[in-house]
Amino acid sequence: MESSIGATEGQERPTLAYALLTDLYQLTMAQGYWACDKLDEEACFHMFFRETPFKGGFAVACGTSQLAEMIDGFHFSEDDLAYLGGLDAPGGGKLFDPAFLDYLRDLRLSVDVDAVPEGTMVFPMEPIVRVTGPIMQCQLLETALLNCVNFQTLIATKAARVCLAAQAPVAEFGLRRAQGAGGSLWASRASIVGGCASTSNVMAGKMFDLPVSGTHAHSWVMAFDDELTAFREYARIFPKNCVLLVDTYDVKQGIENAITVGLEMRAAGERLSGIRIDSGDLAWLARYARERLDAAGLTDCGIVLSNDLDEHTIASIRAQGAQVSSWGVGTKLACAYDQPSLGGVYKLSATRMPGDERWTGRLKVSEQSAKLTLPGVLDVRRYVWGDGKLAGDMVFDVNEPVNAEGVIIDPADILRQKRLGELSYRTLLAPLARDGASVLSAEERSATSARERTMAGLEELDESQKRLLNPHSYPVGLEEGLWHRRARMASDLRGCRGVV
Ligand SMILES: Nc1ncnc2c1ncn2[C@@H]1O[C@H](COP(=O)(O)OP(=O)(O)OP(=O)(O)O)[C@@H](O)[C@H]1O
Ligand SMILES: O=P(O)(O)OC[C@H]1O[C@H](OP(=O)(O)OP(=O)(O)O)[C@H](O)[C@@H]1O
Ligand SMILES: O=C(O)c1cccnc1
Repeated sequence: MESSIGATEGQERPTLAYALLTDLYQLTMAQGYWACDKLDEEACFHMFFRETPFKGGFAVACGTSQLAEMIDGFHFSEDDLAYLGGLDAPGGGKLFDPAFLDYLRDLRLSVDVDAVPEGTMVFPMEPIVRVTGPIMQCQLLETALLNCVNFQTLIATKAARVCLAAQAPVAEFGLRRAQGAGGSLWASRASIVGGCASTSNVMAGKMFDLPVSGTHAHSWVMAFDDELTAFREYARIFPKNCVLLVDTYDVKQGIENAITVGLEMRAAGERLSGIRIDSGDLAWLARYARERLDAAGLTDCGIVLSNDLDEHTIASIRAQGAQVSSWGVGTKLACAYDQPSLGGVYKLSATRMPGDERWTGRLKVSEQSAKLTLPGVLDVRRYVWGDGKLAGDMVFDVNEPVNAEGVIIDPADILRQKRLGELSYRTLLAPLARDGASVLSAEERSATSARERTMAGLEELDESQKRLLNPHSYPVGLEEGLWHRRARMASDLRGCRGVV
């Protein structure tokens, strides 16, 4: 089935050709590599970010399931090639050489991709995705890879923050305000990965096998002559799924009407699941509603709150003593309202000539040491204390020895060091694609399985790393030898003395 928005999980395989989901310069560079005989030169790129989003202490990796689909769906269709063939060069003539377009027609990816599984806690300056293979192919994947991993990691992280604050099920309600159809679908999926219990987005539910849920809108109440009739009708039609929205006209009266219907449902052997409050002072109204519901004997009727919520308003409302059974969170989650983008980058870090065994580390040096890239073919060791909490992460070169004491050094500050050698560790990057084809199982692509990893990952963090305000930063360092190799390379490239 041809899809214009995204691809599906499960049996339906993607047929969307993702090759043109790229910046033009990737394709012109590709023609350059083809023209100067670099097709057999290999490269290693890493994707990483430099700062955790939302001034938080962690991020939740997400987006690699879509990346796997992009890799499997990567090819240039005849239509794509005709489009590229028609592009004019600004100075005259055609932009692309027809012989290069013929080459693209038969191009099949042969890259290897390794990535942290979705739902893994990730931190600044550590590789989340590693791509190795012919340099031109690595380059052709850059833009689409960043597009899906940056966006979905951002939303999954926001969802995790909202869910940590809520400490009760959160339904994602963002579709109507999300960034277009495609953005909404992946935002809904990422929200589930980050910890949401359900989404209101039905297409995302079908495509990604996500739990869906919903209540009703104010228009339902307004469509009847009075609120009580509207509530009774809703309860009659959906006795097993009845949450009544009580703030269309007057919240206090709405609560009384809901109580009337709740008692009628009870008499008929049914249960009013909850009421939803969507305006006003949500903490005060939730406390008031709880008292009234309890006084009427409807102690099993829950309270759902919604209206422009995020992790901060939720934390505040809970601190004011509201007992909330679930939350509906839309705009500020699906649009990552306070930080609309994660600044993840994809940097060349090693190259290898045809026939060579060894990789040569590559480094980009800019004016600030904080912007130095990471040379080598890298992975991450995650060290764990005896009590199961995380101790710190070591970024290391897989082709170099790791110092026996497990010393890590902050990438930007040689004075910040840790010794982790005594502790047990696990390695984070796992195969995502081999020889240009995804190797992820259905379970590894599942959003709900990723949500379990998110829950387990959050358990491993210290409370101080999860707090909303000024969280403690999690230690990530370069393996000692890697730190010094990088410093020497930077000095050599800039002709400086000493270390950076
Ligand atoms: N007790 C509370 N503590 C902190 N924030 C709250 C509390 N009650 C509501 N809020 C938040 O305050 C904001 C109130 O916004 P606003 O004034 O637009 O709501 P409203 O009065 O219900 O109007 P509207 O009907 O337009 O939504 C929302 O973001 C809401 O989540
Ligand atoms: O507030 P959000 O977190 O985005 O959650 C989704 C909102 O969408 C609906 O109302 P909508 O905003 O469409 O209209 P209303 O505010 O007039 O009810 C719903 O009642 C929520 O308030
Ligand atoms: O089901 C709901 O209550 C809902 C869905 C989308 C947006 N606002 C509310």
